[in-house]
Amino acid sequence: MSFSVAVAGASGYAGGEALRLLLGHPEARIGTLTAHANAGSALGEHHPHLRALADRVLQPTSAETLAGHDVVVLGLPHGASGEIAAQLDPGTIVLDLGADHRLTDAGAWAQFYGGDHAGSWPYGLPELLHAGETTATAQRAALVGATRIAVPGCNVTAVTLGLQPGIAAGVIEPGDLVAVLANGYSGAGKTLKPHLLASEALGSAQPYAVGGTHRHIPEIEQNLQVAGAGAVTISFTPTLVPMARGILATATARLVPGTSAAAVRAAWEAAYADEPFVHLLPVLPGGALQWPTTAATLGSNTALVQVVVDERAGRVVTVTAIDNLVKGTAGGALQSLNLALGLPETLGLTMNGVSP
Ligand SMILES: NC(=O)C1=CN([C@@H]2O[C@H](COP(=O)(O)OP(=O)(O)OC[C@H]3O[C@@H](n4cnc5c(N)ncnc54)[C@H](OP(=O)(O)O)[C@@H]3O)[C@@H](O)[C@H]2O)C=CC1
Ligand SMILES: CC(=O)N[C@@H](CCC(=O)OP(=O)(O)O)C(=O)O
Repeated sequence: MSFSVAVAGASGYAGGEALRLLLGHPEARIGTLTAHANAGSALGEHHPHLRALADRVLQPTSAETLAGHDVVVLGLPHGASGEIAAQLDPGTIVLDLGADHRLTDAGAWAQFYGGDHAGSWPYGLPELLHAGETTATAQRAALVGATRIAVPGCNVTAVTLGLQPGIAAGVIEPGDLVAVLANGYSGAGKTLKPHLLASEALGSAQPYAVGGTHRHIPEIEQNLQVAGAGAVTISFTPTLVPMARGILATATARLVPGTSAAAVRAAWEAAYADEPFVHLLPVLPGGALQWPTTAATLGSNTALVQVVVDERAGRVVTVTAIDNLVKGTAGGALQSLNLALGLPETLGLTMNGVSP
């Protein structure tokens, strides 16, 4: 079942990665590509790695230029995607890579983003566990046939996948979660920002959005609330580290007293045993754990997860690695699109990365 697809924000990082993956999808026919200030220029100026589309000229972003496609991917700043989405044909499948349609709570939107809440769409994380599930089926069901999909934030994907098995199984306390992340620069997009100049960023690690202010906090809490029961509170701190892509999320939680380390591991094993793209790394011969690295995920739609009990501190420690532009954005979007279209979920996506 072939489909035509337009990409808005094609000159950006997220739009460019969506195009790279769509070029490898057997059913995708790539139609209109749009930009904002860069409309009128060739895609090859912005993404010289996308050889097959190098001569395509970027159109202005409007409901008119995006009309007439089966699928529209919006890789736009938040606010811009909500505005354009409201003007698109209800029958077109629209994937919003931005934040506008992720949150169900308008109050949380107002607090963390400000401005009008565009409303919430089916949430594009097929692996999201719902309370009572050991493997994710309800979220997949919500995506089948969907015509509007809110693609998760990249940090949110990493932290949710790391912690949700423990919440769903009731082996960690949802009210005392802590996450610290190492983030590659591409997560910040292509817009020039002084703190991302090579002279500021190379050879340095920088925290940002410290102290409960990051916009992904309510989205993580929303997901983990779906996965379990009771109020979820997370302390979340991202740090920029000198790499182009990748997120390494270390998240910890208080162990429910009396829970064994075996029960903890069993919860994560059960959640991810059948997942094509979320892999719990093994216990190596001799008993040591294999730990996720960002390098092992680059270019792939894979999330690598590991979990261990810190008996001394009474906490569970999880580490998750993803490529922010693939599983964290464009790959997750394509996975959800496959479900929406009734195609095999893994079509056009790879679990194999590029390393070194
Ligand atoms: N980078 C990442 O890892 C992730 C990004 N996302 C989300 O994807 C979206 C795009 O991010 P990213 O690609 O990183 O950002 P970029 O800054 O790299 O790209 C932004 C794109 O949007 C266009 N654009 C900018 N302003 C407007 C506007 N007012 N109206 C219409 N188009 C506009 C730009 O066009 P032009 O070049 O002409 O200015 C460009 O094509 C954001 O919502 C982001 O939060 C989500 C998860 C991860
Ligand atoms: C390194 C870096 O700055 N990363 C960004 C990623 C945000 C993002 O892309 O997410 P949204 O789609 O929700 O805007 C950040 O942490 O804010």
